Amino acid sequence: MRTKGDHQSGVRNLWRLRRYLRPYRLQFTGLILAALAGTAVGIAVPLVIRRVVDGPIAHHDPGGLFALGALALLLGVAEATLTFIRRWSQSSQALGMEATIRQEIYAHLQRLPVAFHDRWQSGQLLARVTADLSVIRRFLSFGLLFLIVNLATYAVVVGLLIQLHWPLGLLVAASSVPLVVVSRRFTRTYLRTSRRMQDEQGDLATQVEETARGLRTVKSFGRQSFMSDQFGSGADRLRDTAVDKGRQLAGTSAQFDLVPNLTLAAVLVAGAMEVAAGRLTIGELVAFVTLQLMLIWPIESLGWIIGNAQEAMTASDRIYEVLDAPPSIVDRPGATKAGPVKGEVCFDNVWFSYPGSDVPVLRGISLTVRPGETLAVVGTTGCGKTTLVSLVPRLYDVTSGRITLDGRDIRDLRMCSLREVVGVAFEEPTLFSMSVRENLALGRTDATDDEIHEALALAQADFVEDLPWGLDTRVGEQGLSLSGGQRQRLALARAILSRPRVLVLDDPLSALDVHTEALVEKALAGVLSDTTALLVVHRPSTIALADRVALLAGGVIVATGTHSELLATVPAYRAVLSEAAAIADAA
Ligand SMILES: Nc1ncnc2c1ncn2[C@@H]1O[C@H](COP(=O)(O)OP(=O)(O)OP(=O)(O)O)[C@@H](O)[C@H]1O
Repeated sequence: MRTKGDHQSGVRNLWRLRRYLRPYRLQFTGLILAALAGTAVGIAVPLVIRRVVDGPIAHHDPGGLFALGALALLLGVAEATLTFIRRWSQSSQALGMEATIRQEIYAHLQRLPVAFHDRWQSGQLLARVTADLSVIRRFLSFGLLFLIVNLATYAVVVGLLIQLHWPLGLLVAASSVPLVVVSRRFTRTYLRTSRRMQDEQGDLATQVEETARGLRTVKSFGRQSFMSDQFGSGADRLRDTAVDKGRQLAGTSAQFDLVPNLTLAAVLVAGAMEVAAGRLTIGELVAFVTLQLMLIWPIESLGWIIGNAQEAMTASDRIYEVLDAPPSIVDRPGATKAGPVKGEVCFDNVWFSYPGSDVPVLRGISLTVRPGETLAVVGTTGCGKTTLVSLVPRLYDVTSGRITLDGRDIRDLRMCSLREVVGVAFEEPTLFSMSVRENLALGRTDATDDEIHEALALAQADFVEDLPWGLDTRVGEQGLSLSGGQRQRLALARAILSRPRVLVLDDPLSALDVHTEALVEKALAGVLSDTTALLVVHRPSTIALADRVALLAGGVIVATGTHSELLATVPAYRAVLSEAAAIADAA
């Protein structure tokens, strides 16, 4: 059930959007003034008609008709001009605001920690920066304007009607009571339906996005019809909600249509009786009815405007759910640049649980990686290796304890500085729909072509030279036009290119064949000789790169030493390696 709180939060969040309107306040004020002036001119026309009927027509005075006719013509031209000005400038500020909010959400999404993106479906985010923003734009460019203009028109016209003939005027004013009752009932259900529809749109966008990304898996398992059925039921749900929403609007609009028409009929009957009794002139009745007709559109459009406002409220709720999410991993006050770094990385009694979970994934890790040393992290699957190395570039922050770089807590370093020092390459590399060069430049924007070629050579990624446009070849979305091994090598080149003092490599060679892996390892050995490196290792062959190995089990470091020491003295290490070797052989 929709609660009063939902409505209040919708109103509050919609009101918070006013700051985006501020840069356009002059245009917006001009727009409202043009709209109000256009309406005022429209209202003046029936008053001229009254003069025409009660003056020149009643007194058979064609001379008087000419002046009033010219005035009516002038009013017509003025109204048309003002309507043109309003329509011409109506959308520009709303579009400007939409673009500003969209950019702010995008920038905020980038500031938000990885943990936020772990929890949120990408389709829900996509729907917020597209569909929800469009709803808000529609409200700001049309709904809000017409709400102001229609309410002003209603107040002025009812005031004039009361002035023309107060009993009939009060009758028209009284018709607002059922309108208020209808709108209250409408808003009670529409807000909830509108929110449901926006959420379902987000769910559907997520499904499309996930299917597009996982199409190979879907096809290879022959599960197209299963996925289509799932999508179909989501689409049906959305359709049902949209139909429900449309029907609520239709029912309410019909009631909004009925009220002014019934009032008009009552006014015509009562007005004719008043004219017959001599308490109202024909001209006054014609002016009264013509003015009253001017209320029909503002009242009829009320359903649409209220609906639009409700949608804008739920859309702004959804947008502020993202904008209000705190970027929890940010520079601490007083954080400084890393400066020249030797590269000693120390885990000091580090505990870590994923946000929203009480179960610690890492439990009291204490470990020092000396400058220039390469440490391999080995352990069974799910023991926390990726989590451990993700803490070094602060993709997540430790729950307790600390990680230091040359003795300084990494949280005391500026994020940008830390990420210049720490280079990363993950097992599942992310490439963007950009050229190879642009993808590599994410590692270092000012890299020269020579440096890029050197990094490519080190990562054994010379295949780039054979791509149709070399470095300028655009790789498809997520790098899907490349093989898994090619993507991994590009990601490795990107990490090397930034010449980091600390390199974090999470099983970056897993998709390479044995021959290429050996070549990359040979080249990497040179890079690693003077770089501190944390290497998550699954394949025993990669351990050759490491000076020392840490064995992780259940989130605890159970042994550290050289490969041969552990092999000789730690049975659990032998077990992990033989299991890994068996998996590698099977692959
Ligand atoms: N984003 C996340 N949110 C919540 N829990 C997570 C998240 N990522 C990993 N975990 C959990 O943390 C534990 C450690 O995961 P992690 O990926 O660090 O293991 P791993 O040793 O690298 O595994 P693998 O060898 O299979 O890559 C697992 O139990 C996993 O379910």
